[in-house]
This record gives sequence, structure tokens and C-alpha cells, in this order.
Amino acid sequence: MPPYPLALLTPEESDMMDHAASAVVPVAQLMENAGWAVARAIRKRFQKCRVAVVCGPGNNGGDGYVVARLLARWGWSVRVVAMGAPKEGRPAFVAASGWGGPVLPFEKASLEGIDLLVDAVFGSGLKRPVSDDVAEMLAAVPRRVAIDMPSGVSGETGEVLGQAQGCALTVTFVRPRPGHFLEPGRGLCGELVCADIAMPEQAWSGLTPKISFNWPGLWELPVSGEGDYKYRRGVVSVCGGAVMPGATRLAARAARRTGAGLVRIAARKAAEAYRLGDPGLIIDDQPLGSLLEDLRRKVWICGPGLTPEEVSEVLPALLAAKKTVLADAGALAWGAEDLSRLKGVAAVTPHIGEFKKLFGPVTGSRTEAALNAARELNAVMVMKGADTIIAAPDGRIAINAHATSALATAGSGDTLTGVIGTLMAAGMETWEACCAGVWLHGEAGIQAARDHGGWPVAEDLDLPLGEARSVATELSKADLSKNPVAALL
Ligand SMILES: NC(=O)C1=CN([C@@H]2O[C@H](COP(=O)(O)OP(=O)(O)OC[C@H]3O[C@@H](n4cnc5c(N)ncnc54)[C@H](OP(=O)(O)O)[C@@H]3O)[C@@H](O)[C@H]2O)[C@@H](O)CC1
Ligand SMILES: Nc1ncnc2c1ncn2[C@@H]1O[C@H](COP(=O)(O)OP(=O)(O)O)[C@@H](O)[C@H]1O
Ligand SMILES: [K+]
Repeated sequence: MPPYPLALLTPEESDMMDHAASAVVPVAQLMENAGWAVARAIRKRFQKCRVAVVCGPGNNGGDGYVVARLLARWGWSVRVVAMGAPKEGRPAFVAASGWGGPVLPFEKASLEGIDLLVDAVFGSGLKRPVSDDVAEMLAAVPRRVAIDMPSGVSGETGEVLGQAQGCALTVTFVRPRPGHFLEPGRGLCGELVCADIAMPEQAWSGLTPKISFNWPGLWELPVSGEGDYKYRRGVVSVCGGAVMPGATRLAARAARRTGAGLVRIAARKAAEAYRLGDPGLIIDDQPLGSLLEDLRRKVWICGPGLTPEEVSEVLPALLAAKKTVLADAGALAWGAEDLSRLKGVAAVTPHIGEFKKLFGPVTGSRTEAALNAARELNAVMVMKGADTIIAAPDGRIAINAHATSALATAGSGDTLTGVIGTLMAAGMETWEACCAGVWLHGEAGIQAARDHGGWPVAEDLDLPLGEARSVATELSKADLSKNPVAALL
């Protein structure tokens, strides 16, 4: 098994790796391997055509010279457009010396008649904004392939620094960067290929990647066995309010479909509103205090369908009783007035709007913001969005890309809390339960979209959850040893 098969390397980690690797294998050799991987990926996807490789001054440009040489050798019409020559003695200089074809100046006229542009200007380690002339050059040819990262996208954060042009294909190396999966970077990469460039094992020594790709194998779901009984599968309790019972019911439904042994809604005065619902749901109308005495009812979902006022009536009691609380929606609105109200919850699931109300504006890296917030609250943070980030106070971070925009429908977040709550109740460690829950929710969304013409509603999301769970269990047995994340893309 290669090291850290699901790692997403930050540019800093990638630099450390290159440095360690250079003691064993020349960077020029890795550059050669990288160029081969890109050229092969292009040959596999595009018809032979007129190509311009736009090369920057660093190693990204160096990879570009290798690509130019190989495509030309295979009979493609290739020119290099160079933004300054690589410095003598650098690996890119060696690669550039191997290119005997035309090198044109860095101006738009050099791109006339070109069908495909290879963007080898800057890689994923970009730290400062790219200038307009670079952006204009790249925009001049509509069909583009990026080496490592579309120039202008930060590999660390997925942000656009200055300007960036979307590509049809991005070929990166060893492991992807967070920016390949964080918006807007993700949307600019097009198809993503992660190529094996024979990075030596020694390059990993001393490295503990901070960020992971959320995928089965990062966590494992509890398997049900012959000896299962409902209390072993776990009890999920959901706080129910009087104003929006639908949201609470969606969370409860999702919990049942994900495999909770027993799901109960603590409805208090609103019990009648819930009794007409699913017959397998248990509705409690007793005062909360008596329900909290039941030690089998450890995990509580608090927030979906609750007004902040209703939350104020139940959350303090849950925390005082030392219950494991998953806080969402109304609980976050109540917590936004005073963050200390949420101290003691196990996990929170804000979308970016809720996140900002709780922790203030997000500037720069969202993974860092999520981690800092997790530490401030001492709870697992699920920062929801098209790219959901799951951060634990101990520093673990995962980025989820297994989802669909079909999930952008009201009530979809309530479903997610039911899924996560079930995995927590089944005994999974909190961060792993959150990662697994987000993945299952994404898989259910993908399946529901397929079953409902691309437009499922929240009520359609719970039905595929059982199947999603089976898919995850199968995938976690898969062999990640060959070109890990690459195999999943
Ligand atoms: N392990 C792997 O994955 C391997 C990766 N490989 C490849 O290496 C690439 C990374 O190479 P890299 O470190 O040389 O960085 P890269 O982006 O080419 O350019 C840096 C140069 O650009 C300049 N510059 C920067 N920003 C700028 C701006 N906004 N505007 C203007 N200039 C700017 C910067 O100037 P400076 O900041 O020093 O002043 C410096 O001169 C990586 O993407 C991959 O393709 C393989 O070859 C081998 C194995
Ligand atoms: N474009 C998208 N791509 C993937 N997932 C999405 C997208 N938009 C929303 N989601 C997911 O859908 C869910 C929406 O949750 P939320 O905003 O809380 O909705 P609600 O409060 O209406 O239930 C989150 O899990 C989020 O990650
Ligand atoms: K690039």
C-alpha cells in the first residue's frame, strides 16, 4: 500500500516531498515522468491537432517542455510559447534544452491557428496573483489542458489569485492538492487526472499530510451481523418543534434509512403534529428531563425544524445531561447570538452562511477557517457546501467531493443530520461519522438524482441511503494500492 493513499497534499507538503525526493532521484527525472503522464493523457483524449505549450519560468514550465517534445515526437504540430527562459542549472533548463522545436514570444500573435493550449505557466504552489497579460494569453485559445493546476488557482485553497481560465483537463501528480476539490478551483480543473510519477517512497518520510480526500477507507462503517439488535445499532433521538415538524421528520427518516435501530422524536407539546407521520417512528410527549434519564439515548440531534427559542428550551438540558449532541439549523441560529451556548456539542453542520454568523467572515483558506472554528468550539465542524469540509479539533481535515448539485434543495441538510446522527449512535468516532455521513448523503443524492430525472426533493434522499451504505462498504474493501486517489477520480 502506498503511503497515505487518500492524502491531498498542500503545496508546502509537496515542496517538502520534492526536496526529500531530490536526494534519491533528480528532479529532472520526475519532470520527465510528469511530462510523459501529461502527454499520454492528452493523446488519449484529443485528436492530433495544433498545440501551443505556454511555459512559465519554473518547474511547471519545465514539465511543459517535456510535453512539447513528446507530442512533437508523436507527430503533433507543436510550438512552445515561453514566458521567460528557465534559469541555467535548474531542472526546467534541462527540460527546455531537450526541446528543439519553435519557441515563440509571449504574445497573443504566437497563438494564432492553435487548437489546443497546454497551460504550463504556473503550478499549484501559486502564492501571488497572476497578471492580466498571462490571463489574456491563456484565454486566447478556448480549449485548454492544465499541467498540475490551471494557472491562477491556488493549490492550497482553490481560490483564484488574479484570474484563471477553466480547462477541459488537468493532470496533477502523486496526490491531488486541496485546491483541486475546493471551489472555485474544482470547477476550473475540468476532468482531473492524478498521475503516478514514480515518486520514491523516501520522499514521504517525515510527512504527515493534514488533509484527506473523503472516501470509504478513510473510515469504515459498522457492519451489521446476525447478533444485531436495535439497541446495538443505536438509538437516535431528535428534538422536535411545533413550527417546522417537516425538517425534524426528514432528519428522523434519514436516520431510520441509514440503519438506526430506533429513532425517537422528543416532541413535547407538539407530539400530535408528528403522530400522523411514519408509523415506525416513536413520538415522545413526556418532559425532556425524563427522556434524558434513559442511558441508551446517548445521541441527540438538535436544530432541524426548531426555532432558536425552542432550541433554548432543550439544548442546555441536553448538554447538562452530557448527551452527544449534533447541532444544526435552529441550534446554530441560537448559538450565533452567543457561541458559548454551543460549547459541549459534539459536532455542528453549518452551511457557509451559518458559519459566518457563528465565526465571522471567512478570508483565505476555508479549510483553515473550518479547523480554527472546530478548535474554538472543541467540536467537529462540518462546513457544508458543494465542497463540504469536515474538520476535527485534533487537526484532521477531509474534503468531500462526492456529491451533486441536486442536493441543493431545502431539507437536504436535515437529511444529512439524520445520517450523521445514526453513525454516531452506532459508535463511530465523531469526525469519522461526520465524514462517512457526508459521503453517504452525497451518494444518496447521486442515486436520487438518477432516479428522479436529476431533480430529487429532500423526501427522495432517504430511500437510497441503504444502498449508499452498501456501496460504501464495498468500496472500503477496494484496493487503493495502485495510484490511490487517481483511481477514484
Ligand atoms: N512532486 C511533484 O508534484 C512534481 C512537480 N513538478 C512540477 O513542478 C511544478 C512546481 O514548480 P515551481 O515550484 O517551480 O513553481 P511554478 O509554478 O512552476 O513557478 C514558479 C516560478 O514562477 C514565478 N511566479 C510565481 N507566481 C508568479 C506570479 N503570480 N507572477 C509571475 N511570476 C510568478 C516564480 O517567481 P518567484 O516567486 O520565485 O519570484 C518562479 O519563478 C508543479 O506545478 C509541477 O508542474 C514536476 O516537475 C516534478 C515533480
Ligand atoms: N451544489 C452542491 N453540490 C453538492 N452538494 C450540495 C450543493 N448544494 C448543497 N449541497 C449539500 O446539500 C446540503 C444542503 O444543506 P442546507 O443548506 O443545510 O439545506 P437545508 O437547511 O435546506 O436542509 C448540504 O449537505 C450541502 O453540502
Ligand atoms: K499550470
